Amino acid sequence: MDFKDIIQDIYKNVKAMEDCGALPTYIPDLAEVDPNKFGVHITTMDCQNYGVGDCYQKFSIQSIAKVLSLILAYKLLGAKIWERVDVEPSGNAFNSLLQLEVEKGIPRNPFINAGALVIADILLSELKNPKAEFLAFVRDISNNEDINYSSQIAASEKEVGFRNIALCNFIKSLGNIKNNPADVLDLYFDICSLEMHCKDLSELFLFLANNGKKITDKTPILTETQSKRINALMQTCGFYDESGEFAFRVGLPGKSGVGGGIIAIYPDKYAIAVWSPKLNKKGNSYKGMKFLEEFTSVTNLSIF
Ligand SMILES: NC(=O)CC[C@H](N)C(=O)O
Repeated sequence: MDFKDIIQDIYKNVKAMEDCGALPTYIPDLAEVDPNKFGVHITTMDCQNYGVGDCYQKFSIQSIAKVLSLILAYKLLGAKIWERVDVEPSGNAFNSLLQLEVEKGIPRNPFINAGALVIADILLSELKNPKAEFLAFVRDISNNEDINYSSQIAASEKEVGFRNIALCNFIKSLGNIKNNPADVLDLYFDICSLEMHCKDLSELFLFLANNGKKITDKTPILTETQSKRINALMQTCGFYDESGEFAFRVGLPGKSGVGGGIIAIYPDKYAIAVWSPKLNKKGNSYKGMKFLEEFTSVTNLSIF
């Protein structure tokens, strides 16, 4: 299927729609982003690489990076990782503290903030220089040296990250954070501050459509089983308490971030990235979800 015309048409329609979302205000620098930015980029297994709009402008990928930190921790610890973090949808907001007390500090899944903090703690324990090694890992997956953290965004979030500070200390008190909470939070904020554009994202994530192997030289990043499990988690937990809605409307494994980005994967076929900064009430890109809903409906390419 040639995606170019389809993407152009849907892009035009969705761009013209009213945007019922709002910029996130709890991270001061994200509230300064131009709300009208809108980009889409697809990379396919049959080598199509096509984008429209602001698809070459970098943005803060925020929680999309939680997939990458999980993958690195999974490579380092293997299945033991599931002793520290569960694999169930939370049905609660991404930054909720609610379930932790009853569930004794084991976060519901690695994509809510509580889970991603435990993953950051694992990276801190397992790596000598976690910040540099995580970045090198991300660059290596996509053969792209032009991926960096934003120290400005990380500092902006750190200044007001009271909920994450509370979460991290609470999990520490329950015994599931092994390192100093301040160090875990520093690494977590850096991970969330990664910047990429839609083309970077769709190229990087294509390995999850390829059973966990790099497209270029077929090096395994993950085993086939591990890759299947990451896609399953993206499907069931990638959009927090809107994961059911995303499966219902779009029907692909995916992950969102409060920077307004979404990555979605169709195994064996493609990875597609969308960026539109205004978010719906659940913290997912309003137009990003609209675009992907149209895209999988028009192409009839969803996994269901
Ligand atoms: N959903 C998100 O993208 C949240 C990530 C953000 N850094 C936070 O911790 O709140």
